[in-house]
Parts: sequence; C-alpha cells; structure tokens
Amino acid sequence: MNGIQATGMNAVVVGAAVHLSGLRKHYGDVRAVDGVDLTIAPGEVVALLGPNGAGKSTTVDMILGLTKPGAGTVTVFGKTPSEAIAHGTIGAMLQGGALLDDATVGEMVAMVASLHREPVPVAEVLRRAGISELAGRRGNKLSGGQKQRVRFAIALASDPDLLVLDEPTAAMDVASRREFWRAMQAYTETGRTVLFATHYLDEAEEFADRVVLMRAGATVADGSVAEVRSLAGGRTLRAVVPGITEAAVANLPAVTDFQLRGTRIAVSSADSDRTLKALLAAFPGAHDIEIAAIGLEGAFLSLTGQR
Ligand SMILES: Nc1ncnc2c1ncn2[C@@H]1O[C@H](COP(=O)(O)OP(=O)(O)OP(=O)(O)O)[C@@H](O)[C@H]1O
Repeated sequence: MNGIQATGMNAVVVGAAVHLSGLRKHYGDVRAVDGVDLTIAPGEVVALLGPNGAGKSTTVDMILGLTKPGAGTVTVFGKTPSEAIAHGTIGAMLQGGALLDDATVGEMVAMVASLHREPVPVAEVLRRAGISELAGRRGNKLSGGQKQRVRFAIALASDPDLLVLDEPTAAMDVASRREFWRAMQAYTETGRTVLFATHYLDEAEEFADRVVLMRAGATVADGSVAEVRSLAGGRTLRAVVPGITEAAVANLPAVTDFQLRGTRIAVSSADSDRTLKALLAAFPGAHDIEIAAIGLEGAFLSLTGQR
C-alpha cells in the first residue's frame, strides 16, 4: 500500500513495526501462545484471525506489554512494549476498555491526550475518529457501538504509529461498522501500521493487506487474503465432461481434491488456469464450466480445522 512510503519518511523508526520472536505464554497446561514468530512492516494493515481460544488476545496483550511473555521477545519499532507505550508509539483499542460515566466524550479524550507528550488536539482526534457530534455526550449516554468509537478516538489521541485493535467492531451495527472503517482507512492512508484481531472475515478480506491465522497458540497461515485462500485449495472448477474418467481428473495439473459424478466434475485446484487449460486440451467437449474462488471463510475453516 502507498502508506509504506509515508512511514519511510520516519527513517529512524523503520525496520519492523512489530517483531515477535519465539513468543510463548503458557497458563499451566494451556499453551495460550506457543512459539509465534511474526514481523509486521511499517504501513501494513494486518488482520489476526482464529477461532475462540486461538491465542489472539494473549498475543495482543504481550504486544501491548499487558502480559509478560513466558519466553521470546516483542519489539515495537525497535522498542520494548512499555517504552513504545510511554512514547505514544502504540495506540490500543481493547474490548471493554473502561470509560467514565460522568465525563463527556470530549473530556475523556482530553484527559487521555494530556498524558501524551505530543497529543493531537481533541477536536482533531474526534474528527479523525468520525465522532465530532458526540463531543458533549456523557459516557453513560453512549450506546455500545458509540463506546467502541470513543475507545477508537482514545487510541488515536497520541497520534500513534501503530494501532492495535482487539475486535474493534464487536458491538457495532452495520452503519457504525462502515463509518468506523472509513475513519480507519483515512488513518491507514497516512502510512500507519494496524494490527486488528477480528471474527469478521469480511472485514479482514476488505481492509487487511495481510492475514495471519492462529490456531492453538501458533500461526497456521500468513499472507495476503489471496495467498491464504490458495493455501486452502485455491479455486473450485466445475464442468460437465463427456468421456471423463477418475484417472483423467486425478492427472490434471494442480488438482488438490475432486469429485466425479457421471460426467460432472468438481475439482479443487491450486491453479485453476492450468487445470482448465489441461482439461480443455484433453477434453475439448467439456462444457458448463464454472470457476469459483474459495472465500476466506472456506480457507479459515479448512486451515483452523473447523470444517
Ligand atoms: N489469564 C489466563 N489464565 C488462564 N488461561 C488463560 C488466560 N488468558 C487466556 N487463557 C487461555 O489461553 C487460551 C488463549 O486465549 P486467548 O484469549 O488469547 O484466545 P483468543 O484467540 O483471543 O480467543 P477469543 O477469540 O475467544 O477472544 C485460551 O484457552 C484461554 O482460556
């Protein structure tokens, strides 16, 4: 994404935005995080996906310095998590982060901003978070989705280089989710780095440059949405192929799985272009051809063993 250039101007902080090496955290017999290595470059927008209990929140907590690793190291722009937090390098939006009932949104953001060395003016923070109209609203008058967006504003108050978000849109309705992501895209266009944990695969698909899939404390896939999809079998090719045999389907290139019913084939292919060309060369009479991408959801289920 173009943001990498913008961050490149801060040459002193380049290198990795986030670097996790051999990261582990066990709770008794539970291996919450069990040897995670991950490097996130400045300007990347990374979605952290995985089923319940995969270790996403524990990983995020270690990046934020809220949980101490059992083994391994975390650096954020070359600093330890606590140094990075103290410098305002990281902005965090956590599930259920406390807000004050009796203070207005403007007062809450001002309070947090005053703790930072070079805070963004409150009105600007609210504008960036897309909640200027909530400035005078008290904490106890906010809906669940509005509270999430106030937490987002608080995360932006230090003008951080890295935003870490744990299920940011969990309590938001469809319209709030859309507005939240619009605000977020404006932020990432300035070259900032984002790591967000989510259960919404469509959000990962739409907003992340890169997807990291966790299962049982380890990463099981890491790449662009297209790469992660292709790891799980790429595309499905269906066709009616007079004269086809099982051996002929199995011999087509890039086939990872297939079904044959009469003259109908359904083939999973890691490279559907190659499979299709070979099919048509061998069986020019093939017809009713359909090729479909497997969604991120299919890849997610297959790679996390939830099928
Ligand atoms: N403080 C703790 N004490 C004991 N076990 C813990 C603790 N924190 C997390 N765990 C366990 O570690 C594992 C990973 O939990 P974690 O919250 O990191 O997963 P997650 O991927 O964020 O899940 P979810 O999607 O449900 O939020 C789970 O089995 C969880 O029960």
